[in-house]
Amino acid sequence: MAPVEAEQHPRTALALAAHDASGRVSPIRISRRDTGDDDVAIQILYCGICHSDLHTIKNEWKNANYPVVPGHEIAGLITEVGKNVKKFNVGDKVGVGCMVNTCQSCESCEEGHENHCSKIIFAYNSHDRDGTITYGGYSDMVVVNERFVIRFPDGVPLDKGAPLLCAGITVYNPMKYHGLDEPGKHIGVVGLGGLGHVAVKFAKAFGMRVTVISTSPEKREEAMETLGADAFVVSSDANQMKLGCSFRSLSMAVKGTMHGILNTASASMSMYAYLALLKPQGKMILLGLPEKPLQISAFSLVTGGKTLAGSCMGSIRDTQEMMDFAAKHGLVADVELIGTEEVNEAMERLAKGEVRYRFVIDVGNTLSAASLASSPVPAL
Ligand SMILES: NC(=O)C1=CN([C@@H]2O[C@H](COP(=O)(O)OP(=O)(O)OC[C@H]3O[C@@H](n4cnc5c(N)ncnc54)[C@H](OP(=O)(O)O)[C@@H]3O)[C@@H](O)[C@H]2O)C=CC1
Ligand SMILES: O=C/C=C/c1ccc(O)c(O)c1
Repeated sequence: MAPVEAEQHPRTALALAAHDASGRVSPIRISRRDTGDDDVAIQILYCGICHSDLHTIKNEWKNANYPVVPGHEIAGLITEVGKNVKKFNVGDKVGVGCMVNTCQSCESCEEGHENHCSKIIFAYNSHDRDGTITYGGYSDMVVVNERFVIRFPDGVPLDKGAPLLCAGITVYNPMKYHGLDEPGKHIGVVGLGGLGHVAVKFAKAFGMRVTVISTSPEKREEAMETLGADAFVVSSDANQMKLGCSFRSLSMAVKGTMHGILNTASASMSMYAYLALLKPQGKMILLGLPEKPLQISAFSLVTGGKTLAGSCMGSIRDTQEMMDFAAKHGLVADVELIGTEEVNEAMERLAKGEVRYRFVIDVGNTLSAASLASSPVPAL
């Protein structure tokens, strides 16, 4: 697909783009479309770094359309509204998550589950309706159809709220649709990263019993004392887990006790030991999208009549509901705020699991012509 033509889209924006699979980004000047009748223009102030950004820029999913401008946890202020826009005004605090358009006419769209539309247009690395590739939130501004914009409720700060636009809805959605939002039920959270830590927070807000299953023993204290998890199981005895036939590394006390598990691991694993944590008829919901296939034995599911399901983001309606729920419960992400110049180091740390628990780029203060004045910024 041809890159954006300056003549077609004269408005330019500053951005960080990956040009190859090195996992690194660098400043670039991109084009953004003019604000259409149904669009809003947003000054981006913060953008979270999701592990999907890293999978994509490293081309782990084999679908990168370079240059890739990642970012789908976008928070900022409306600077312009198109003439048909009804929901928003200039100055509103808003967010944009993983999708920026869908067909709006298929069964999924009509049922309000547009996150399952086969013509979904993702916030970045996706073919837009005009044939260009979408660019995400590692940028100082974006233009989005108002239907795909979320209002930040009062009390939810833009920096700590930005990760809710992807991580938040991705964990809230399966809790809501799989009955894993009921007080007293026991839920497991595999992987204490960006998704996992907000999963613990939502589950506690729903009044559930929460066990974290983690490869990182050093996260135990914080998981239990700060995030409020009730139990913490270390799964880092990697040899045992890979063999897939031993529970010596897992606490026998939690075996067969969980109504559901949200699996947020970004890497492949043998599912055997994890599925054994479920009660009969329990549900394992896959959220992580590792590069390599998972290993699973039919016996793990058939015995006990267990369900293995997947869940992909959430609808716009559910995202707004999740944000309002977060506001009501004072629920925000734990973030490490970083500058534009720290993004490459952050990507390396994210790959090693060294973040507590979401990097958020301070776009508003660190991505400007002035801040990049020392080096020339190439244009696409
Ligand atoms: N389904 C959807 O709609 C969405 C999917 N995703 C996907 O979800 C995944 C998680 O994203 P995010 O939370 O941002 O990533 P993070 O890197 O923040 O967290 C992932 C966590 O997975 C755990 N982990 C890593 N390797 C392994 C392993 N080999 N075995 C078990 N656990 C492991 C680590 O937790 P610990 O140290 O506790 O073990 C790590 O912190 C990614 O694959 C991402 O692409 C993201 C957004 C939406
Ligand atoms: O971070 C969210 C990504 C979700 C996603 C789901 C499905 C798919 O094909 C993707 O490329 C991304």
